[in-house]
Amino acid sequence: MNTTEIAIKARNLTKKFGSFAANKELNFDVYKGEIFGFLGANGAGKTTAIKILCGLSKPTSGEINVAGFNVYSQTGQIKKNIGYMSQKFSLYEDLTVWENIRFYAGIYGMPKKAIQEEADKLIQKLGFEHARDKLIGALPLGWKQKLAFSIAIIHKPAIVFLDEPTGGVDPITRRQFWELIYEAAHEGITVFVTTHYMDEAEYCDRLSIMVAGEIKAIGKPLDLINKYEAKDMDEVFVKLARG
Ligand SMILES: Nc1ncnc2c1ncn2[C@@H]1O[C@H](COP(=O)(O)OP(=O)(O)OP(=O)(O)O)[C@@H](O)[C@H]1O
Repeated sequence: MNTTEIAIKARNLTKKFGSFAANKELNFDVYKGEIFGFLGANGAGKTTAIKILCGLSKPTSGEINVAGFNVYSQTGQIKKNIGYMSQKFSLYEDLTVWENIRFYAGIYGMPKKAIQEEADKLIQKLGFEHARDKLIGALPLGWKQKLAFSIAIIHKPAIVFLDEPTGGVDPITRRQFWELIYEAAHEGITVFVTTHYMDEAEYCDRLSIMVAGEIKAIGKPLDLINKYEAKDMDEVFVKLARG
């Protein structure tokens, strides 16, 4: 992690739907190469904020920069410099492993030769040689999620957004998934991740915890545990959510 270089800067990020504010004056910085956990209960406003940070939705107000680009006026550049993956929106079940890689790498604008090279590396790294021509639908969920993550960073984006990437995946596969996340962060990719699993929250460099559209706490997992005199992140989360 490089704390002198800022990958995401949010100042007073506010998003309203009519008179309802789903995000209220959010303030945070995410550093280059950092694994930043974005926590909050269902409906806290995480997806609303992620959509803004990915350039898919405009904030109502606030100053927000992602990979050095402005979320109001430079959404095209933002989209070129990020990767995105979620449990809900993943790979095409009726395409093979290889076809999915080629499809997404094409969308990311990678040249044919680079797609071939990176696809081979990716398949080898995941140990998927035997599954290359298998339909995604035939693979176990954990494999799909590892593949989806690897594809989300195949174009070496500055930042990857992961919206509940490991939902429903068993603990061992989740751990393997996190090895991939660490590796990506080590290579300088900034990771912005939401999760409901508190063991995973503890793997993040820093976390923010949002309750009803507001960031209630932000810091390193251990610092938050100490500050809230809790035994683990689960307890911190519960204490904050109860107000
Ligand atoms: N387009 C919209 N119009 C009106 N209200 C919306 C819209 N999108 C989201 N909301 C509301 O904003 C609040 C935050 O929703 P959001 O999806 O950001 O929460 P979340 O933290 O991502 O929850 P989850 O973990 O369930 O995905 C919710 O009350 C939701 O109903």
